[in-house]
Amino acid sequence: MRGQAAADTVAALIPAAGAGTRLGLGPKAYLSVNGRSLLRRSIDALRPHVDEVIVALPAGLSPGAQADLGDVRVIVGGATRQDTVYALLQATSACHVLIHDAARPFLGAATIHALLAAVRETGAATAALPVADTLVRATPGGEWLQGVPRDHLWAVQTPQAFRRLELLAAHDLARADGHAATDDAGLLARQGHPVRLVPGDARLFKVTTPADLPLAQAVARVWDADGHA
Ligand SMILES: Nc1ccn([C@@H]2O[C@H](COP(=O)(O)OP(=O)(O)OP(=O)(O)O)[C@@H](O)[C@H]2O)c(=O)n1
Ligand SMILES: C[C@](O)(CO)[C@H](O)COP(=O)(O)O
Repeated sequence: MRGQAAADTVAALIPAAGAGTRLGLGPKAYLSVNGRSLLRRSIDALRPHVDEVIVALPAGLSPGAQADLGDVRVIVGGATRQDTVYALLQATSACHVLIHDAARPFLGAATIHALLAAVRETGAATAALPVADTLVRATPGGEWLQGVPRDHLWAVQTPQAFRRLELLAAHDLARADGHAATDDAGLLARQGHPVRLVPGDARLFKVTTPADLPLAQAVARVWDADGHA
């Protein structure tokens, strides 16, 4: 939908169409922690703050799995995360979009509020955390090559918030150039667009490898007991 953006509306776009290769348990959106799936947790966190939620799932998922999502629109994702987000952007006419990985299930309301305020000021914002560990560039074999100063380095999370038409234009340009990016903020930054870094949360980690699953189970118990969405 490239037409005029509906005034000040916000769509939450959730890429959930990955294969879960590094976790090794198949597509991970429907994996449950403390009785609720990663995807459901992301939807529940975003739903109260936006006008619509659209989820992209892997092709071939059963209609039953889609029906479980209730009032959420479902589309089929693409071969890469970038392709999936591009498809999600075509599926809404909202003025602003909040893009959030289904694989980051612990998303607090304060982070959403901060991102929505920032995007109205700057047009692009992402949750991110200052890097706390020592950093090193290594050889392909895992030998220490050179330390990397960590001053001013942040680890980028999601959600990321944008004016939809500006992000769509950045995606179009990346596709025309054959440019692949690991996130959406990078596509706008590459064009010189300012991107505001909004302090995220350590609990917003991405469930990526097997070690992340017991961590997510433990966080989920405390998260739910604290009454978060
Ligand atoms: N073609 C793709 C690839 C990824 N994603 C989504 O992008 C988010 C971040 O991706 P990642 O953690 O890499 O998930 P997977 O791609 O599933 O994992 P892997 O790379 O290990 O296969 C996830 O919510 C994932 O579902 C997507 O919607 N479409
Ligand atoms: C978008 C993202 O979560 C920001 O950190 C990250 O780049 C996704 O990377 P992945 O390799 O697709 O998991």
